[in-house]
Order: sequence, then structure tokens, then C-alpha cells
Amino acid sequence: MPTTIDAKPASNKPEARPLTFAQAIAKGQTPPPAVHPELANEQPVVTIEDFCLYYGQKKALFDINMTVPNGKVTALIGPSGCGKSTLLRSVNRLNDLIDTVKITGKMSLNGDPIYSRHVDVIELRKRMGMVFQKSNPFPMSIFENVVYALRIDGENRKSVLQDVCEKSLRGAALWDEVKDRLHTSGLSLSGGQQQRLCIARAIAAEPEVLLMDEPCSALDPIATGKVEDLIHELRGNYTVLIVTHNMQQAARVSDYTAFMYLGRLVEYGPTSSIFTKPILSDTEDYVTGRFG
Ligand SMILES: Nc1ncnc2c1ncn2[C@@H]1O[C@H](COP(=O)(O)OP(=O)(O)OP(=O)(O)O)[C@@H](O)[C@H]1O
Repeated sequence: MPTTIDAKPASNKPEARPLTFAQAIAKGQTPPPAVHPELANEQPVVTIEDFCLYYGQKKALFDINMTVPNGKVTALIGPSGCGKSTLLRSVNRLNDLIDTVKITGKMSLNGDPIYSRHVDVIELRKRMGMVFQKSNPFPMSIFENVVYALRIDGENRKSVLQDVCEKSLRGAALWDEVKDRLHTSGLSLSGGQQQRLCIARAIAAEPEVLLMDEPCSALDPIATGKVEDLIHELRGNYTVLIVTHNMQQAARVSDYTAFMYLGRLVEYGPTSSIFTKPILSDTEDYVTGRFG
């Protein structure tokens, strides 16, 4: 069904055609997103309320309202430049590093404000894991990469570190490939293994949410398949918010999908619904490759 956003009839026309989301934006309106009812049954880990972000004068995010549900994989999709990475990086305040960035609105992590003046950003980031496009193992052994966050927190008990290392590498589907060379450099692994090592490092810290910014974009198809399988398996145990350019990837790995366009959240719902029976015609056009 096509969207019916702000379908005000023009005064001299008996039947105005409903505006699409994109047309409404072009007319300067801010249509509310189409949020599917299933989300109301989920427990939010991250809550985003009326969130706007500006790079200097340029507004990149417009009144984003959404929640990231507990124990689920949520994919952010949309055309290049629509604000997916900006939104993801706002969750762990990586955008603080850019001088010109200003924000309005709120975000919270399990009820705790993310953007309060009193927040210790370092402590806040410890509660979240981040996996980047390009894997970034530290120049140290596989073992030390995985237990890095624990070491920083002063944990030096060998048995604890060994347990966490094994559990995290198993969780990242890497254990069998590296268990006999834990003390060789993380940099000696293949690209796909390095990315799974980064995921192991992230989950070792037991993050409340794992943020992934196009984690497969630098990988070949086989390594991509392994990382996708892994992300899919993280469901239930971890809350994941992932940016992807690749719609097939979103369909394969995620429970929920949020479609963004020109800095707005357009539609958000179960991945199967977004791809097979979206509410808005804009979403349908995007997922079927007719625009974007
Ligand atoms: N550091 C920056 N300074 C100024 N503008 C920026 C900066 N980073 C991003 N932008 C702008 O903000 C908007 C959103 O960019 P963002 O990278 O978040 O989009 P995206 O959906 O992740 O794109 P892509 O899929 O191409 O990575 C774009 O118009 C972009 O040019």
C-alpha cells in the first residue's frame, strides 16, 4: 500500500494524491516514521528521542525517534549519505570528536542518559562495543587483543583471562582456527579472521550494545559469509546495531531493519516485513531497487 503522509487535499481538487515520504520531505514537511507494532513488544536497550545532529550549519539527522531492542540485531539501511553512520556513531558519542557537531534531543542506554553533561564518556563507551569497517586488531597477540578491556580494568588473574579469551573466541566463531596460536600476533590473521578477532575483543567486555559500522565491507565473499553467520548467531545473547549498505546482508543478519532517507527515519520494523510487505511505498521502492 502506498503511503498516505499528510494527504491534505488541495483546495480546488477533490482528490489529492497522497504524498510519498520523499515528496513530503521535499515540501519541507517532517513526516513521522512508520514504526511497526512489533517493536512495542521489545525491551529497549538504546532509546533515541527527537534526536537531531548538525555538522556545523548542515543538519544531518532530523528528529530521530527509535529504540534498539534487547537481544536483537537491528540493521540501519538507506542510500549513501542518509545518516546511518552518523546515527550509529552518535550512540557511543564518537561524533564528539568532531568540533563542529551539535546535537539536540536525547539518547539513553538502559535508561542512563548518553548525552548528559555529567556522563563520563570513557565509562559510557566501555558499556558499548564498536566494530569498524576495517578491522583494527592491536599490534599484540591474539590472546591480549581479546582480553584487552579486562586488562585495562586491572584484571590480571590468568584463569579469568583464559576463560574469557576462550569464551569470546568461541562466541566469535574463531576459537577452532586460532586455539593453537593464541600467542601469535593478531596482525598475522587473515582479514576475515581479524574482523572476527575484533568482534571477540568487543564481546569480551560484555557490552550492553554492539555497534557495527559496515563490518564486512572490506572482506571477500567467504569471509563476509563467516562474519554474517556470526552476527546472526549473536542474536539472543547480544544487542547489535549494524550499518550496512548491502540489503541482502540486512535481510540475512537482522531481526529488525530501520530504513533511513535524507537524515530521517522512514520506516522501522521486523526485517521480513520491511523486505516483503513494507508500509510505505518509499521503503518498497528502496528495497526493490527502484530508488537510492
Ligand atoms: N565529518 C563530517 N563533516 C561534515 N559532514 C559530514 C561529516 N560526516 C558526514 N557528513 C555528512 O552527513 C551526512 C550523513 O553522512 P553519513 O556518513 O552518516 O551517511 P551514511 O548513510 O552512513 O553514508 P554512507 O552509506 O555513504 O556511509 C552526509 O551528507 C555527509 O556528507
